[in-house]
Amino acid sequence: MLKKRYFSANSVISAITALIITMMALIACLMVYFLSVLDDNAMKDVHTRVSIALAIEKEHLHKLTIDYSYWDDAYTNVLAVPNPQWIEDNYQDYLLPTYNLTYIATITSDKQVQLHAQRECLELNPQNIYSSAILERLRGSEPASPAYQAKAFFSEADGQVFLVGVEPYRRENDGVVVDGAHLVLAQAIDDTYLAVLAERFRLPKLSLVAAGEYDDSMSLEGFLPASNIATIYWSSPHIMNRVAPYMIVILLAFLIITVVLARLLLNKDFRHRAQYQEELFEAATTDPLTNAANRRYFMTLGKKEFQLQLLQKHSLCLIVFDLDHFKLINDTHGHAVGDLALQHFAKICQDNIRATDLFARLGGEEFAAILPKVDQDKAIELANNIRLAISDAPLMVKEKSISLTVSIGLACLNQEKSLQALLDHADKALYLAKNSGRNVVKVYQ
Ligand SMILES: Nc1nc2c(ncn2[C@@H]2O[C@H](COP(=O)(O)OP(=O)(O)OP(=O)(O)O)[C@@H](O)[C@H]2O)c(=O)[nH]1
Repeated sequence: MLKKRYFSANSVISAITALIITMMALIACLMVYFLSVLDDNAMKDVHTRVSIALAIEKEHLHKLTIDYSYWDDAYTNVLAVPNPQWIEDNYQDYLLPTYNLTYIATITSDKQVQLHAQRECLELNPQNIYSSAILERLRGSEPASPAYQAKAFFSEADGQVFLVGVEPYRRENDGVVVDGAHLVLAQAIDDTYLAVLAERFRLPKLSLVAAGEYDDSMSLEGFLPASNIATIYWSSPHIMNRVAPYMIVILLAFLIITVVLARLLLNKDFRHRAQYQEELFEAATTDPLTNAANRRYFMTLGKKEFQLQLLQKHSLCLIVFDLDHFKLINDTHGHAVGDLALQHFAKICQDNIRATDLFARLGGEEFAAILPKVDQDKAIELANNIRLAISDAPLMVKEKSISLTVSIGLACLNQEKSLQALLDHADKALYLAKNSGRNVVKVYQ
């Protein structure tokens, strides 16, 4: 009938588990955020490097075009009296391969295109070259015009994209524009060119795609602003894509290990606490010698039981036991044997009462039992059974038989208003039992 208070750790463990999961989710969100920032920066970085690379290429071609437009020989051998051998030697065999150009042309002052040199695999014709972009460049050939200041630009010819430099022929000594004819140097933007560009500027693999909007890309604008000719596309090294699977696996593993470890440690800790608490509870409520409830616990729990049965108008009886001439046992056989006699007596009592009864040692050789829902007749029967069981089972110590008897006082709930009152009545009955020769059961009337 001893009631134990159970210590539940489940709610604490669940709260800690939820906390760990929340922390992990927070860490995952932060990592995703930082990786996306890194990816974003990497994308911007590649974009900047591609635009710098193209700006340098434009600058370079522009300068090259200016350098060769100052060539007086060119004016003489290209415009004044075309000299095929000079053109082949200087343009086809020297300028084109040396600067890895795709074609070299002249646009005369009357807007005629003379194609001087082109890469072997190409089959451009002059009309292809005369793109609107180049025409626009020529229109802006007034030195004051902003278009005149334009560096090399992108143009399209025969379905191909070119970076072209267009500059008027000038006299070498004073830089005066001669005749209005223009030198055109062009570089095809093809896979080979893009591979060399990527290698030189340490860029990711570049490819030319139709003009459009992509994440990792840059539009190639023609001479006219807002005229997209094509788009250079690349694939940025997305750290997130590479790291995310590992990150998920590591976080999950960490989460599982942390939760399992936390649960194990907490469970162990709570088991110890519960065990300790149980030991404390046992110590506070139990008589260590006989293992019966102690007086304090008997009174605490007994009061509740008394009130409950009183409220429900159930019967309840209280028995008080007192071993007869116990002092004599101590004096004759020693205190240790007296202890054994107390244990022996408690065991017989506990074997005879129900699990729902409350049995306790009130002190010394005095014991008591509360019997809920038991009427007087049943209680007298039980008391006599115990009395007889004691007298019939002497204590055996070292083959010596020590006879024990017990006097019993009994009181059943009648007019009593408290447990103490019922206990007092049972004590009075016990007093009667002692006075009437012991080893009897007396009932308080
Ligand atoms: N061995 C042992 N003796 C105890 C313990 N507690 C009390 N006693 C002894 O129990 C004896 C009780 O003696 P009394 O109160 O005179 O009662 P009695 O000798 O049983 O006499 P009646 O009750 O009148 O039959 C005392 O000698 C106490 O020292 C205990 O835990 N162990």
